[in-house]
Amino acid sequence: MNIILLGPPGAGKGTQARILTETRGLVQLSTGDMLREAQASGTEMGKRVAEVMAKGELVTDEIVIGLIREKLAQGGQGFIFDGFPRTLAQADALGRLLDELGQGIDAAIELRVNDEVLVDRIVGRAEQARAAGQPVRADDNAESLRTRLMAYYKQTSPLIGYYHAKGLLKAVDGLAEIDAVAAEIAALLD
Ligand SMILES: Nc1ncnc2c1ncn2[C@@H]1O[C@H](COP(=O)(O)OP(=O)(O)O)[C@@H](O)[C@H]1O
Repeated sequence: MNIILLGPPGAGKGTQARILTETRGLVQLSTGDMLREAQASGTEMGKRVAEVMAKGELVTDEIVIGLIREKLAQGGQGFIFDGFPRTLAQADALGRLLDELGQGIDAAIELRVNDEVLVDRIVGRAEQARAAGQPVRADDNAESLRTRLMAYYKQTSPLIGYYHAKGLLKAVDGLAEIDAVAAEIAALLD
């Protein structure tokens, strides 16, 4: 089973993706995590994307599609795509890559939330990390957050119509408690 999680930054994609890895044995593919790893390991690509990410803009399709292609080439099946695709070009590329492997997408789950909650969640996440002496993401500040939200509405939200047209879209209430959201997703997938 291959599942896509859609929703703006702070909607809870990462949290629900982790739950799905535990409950269904799916492998989480988070392009955000892959890009942060590349940054931390100081690769050429990591250095190039650091600035773009800190601003809250999207990294080029070429780079993220390349990262996903590499992961899929390593084999296995049953993926949960978290933060990918984020543009129509990425969605088309994912469809083709899975097609080549004789696989498909089973569902695109949209986590529905409103912007005020997102800002509170992300600012809260940064404050918690700071208080615990943990590193704070360079893009968890008010200005980058505005850019991230804008990128979502402009570039990623068209994917809702894209997957709806394919009959794959399912929406859940992302404002509910974590366990309730997980239960709603589980019910949709069964
Ligand atoms: N599929 C993608 N396409 C382009 N850029 C991406 C993609 N995934 C992640 N990024 C980059 O990484 C940043 C962080 O993404 P992510 O960890 O998914 O966090 P969030 O969903 O909270 O914004 C994005 O703002 C963007 O710069």
